[in-house]
Amino acid sequence: MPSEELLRKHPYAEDFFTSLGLALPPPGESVGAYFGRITADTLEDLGVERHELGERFDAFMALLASLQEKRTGPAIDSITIQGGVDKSGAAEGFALTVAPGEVVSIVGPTGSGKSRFLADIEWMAQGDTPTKRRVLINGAVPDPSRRFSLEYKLVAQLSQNMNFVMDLSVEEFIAMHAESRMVNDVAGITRTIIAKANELAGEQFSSQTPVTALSGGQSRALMIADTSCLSTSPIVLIDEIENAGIDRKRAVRTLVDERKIVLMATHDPILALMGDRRLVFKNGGVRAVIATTPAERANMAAFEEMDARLTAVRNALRNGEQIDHI
Ligand SMILES: Nc1ncnc2c1ncn2[C@@H]1O[C@H](COP(=O)(O)OP(=O)(O)OP(=O)(O)O)[C@@H](O)[C@H]1O
Repeated sequence: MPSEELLRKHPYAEDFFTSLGLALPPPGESVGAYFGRITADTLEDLGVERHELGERFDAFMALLASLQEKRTGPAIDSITIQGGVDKSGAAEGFALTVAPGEVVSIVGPTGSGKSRFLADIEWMAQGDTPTKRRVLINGAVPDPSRRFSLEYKLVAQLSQNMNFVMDLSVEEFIAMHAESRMVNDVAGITRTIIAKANELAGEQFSSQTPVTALSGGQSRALMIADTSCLSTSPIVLIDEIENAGIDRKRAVRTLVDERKIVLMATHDPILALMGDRRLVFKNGGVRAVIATTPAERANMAAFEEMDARLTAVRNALRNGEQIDHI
């Protein structure tokens, strides 16, 4: 049920009270108290019984809740991946449950099955992919209508390549998306997304930059900011954001702050250690599930320092400088 606070902000709320012949309840007053102090004379003028007001209000709140549910789907408390078989047919023998706000890293050599694992989740595999894995939502097999729903997706995927084919400015592109999501303050959310994307992108861009002119890093930054603010998908899959010209750590944090479930295939040690747990892949199967230890986390500072030094060298090379001292 939406709270009364949410209700007040809802564009239909005023229409509802107007339809009863009433103004919106004053801020801070509960709807029950508001209805309670309507005089018998007013009720007579309006032609309603006092109890009817409450009933109509309950029906209206239920309608809002069902509209909300249609748009976002029921809340997700967890996703569980049950192991299947590796490329040789050997059982993986693991089950992993991940909650909102958690990050799971996916590591392993090239060709070991990381992308396949993400694809299984995107597809909500039910033993019907080569890996025979199964994916549960809130501990149960997802409803087939959810699995294949186009209206809202359980899973948003951020991949290495972003290609825009439309001739729109960044602002028009994001505003179009916000409108399709029926958000109330399209201009406000558009500004927020562009600002967030610029925090993530190595190079700044403006709201008027055409999307087709964005660099790879800028478009990924825009997609991450857009996913964190506008996507209703509770699960975000990331296939390698290293070398993407964006602040990788901040990008992941942006998603965690929005309570997304983040599963991220990566070869980047800093990103891998950002995960609460990491899945180690070999020969198409999960070989180990390792919880990141406090000692590993403590090493992050050292890795970040190394990373910053390498980035400085990379930038110096790009700028045509000589690398004769380190
Ligand atoms: N358990 C499995 N059973 C059968 N085939 C599998 C299995 N796991 C992965 N594969 C297949 O193996 C190939 C390589 O896997 P994948 O592309 O997922 O590797 P990767 O770890 O993402 O590699 P890279 O790091 O190079 O992107 C793919 O064709 C994939 O479909």
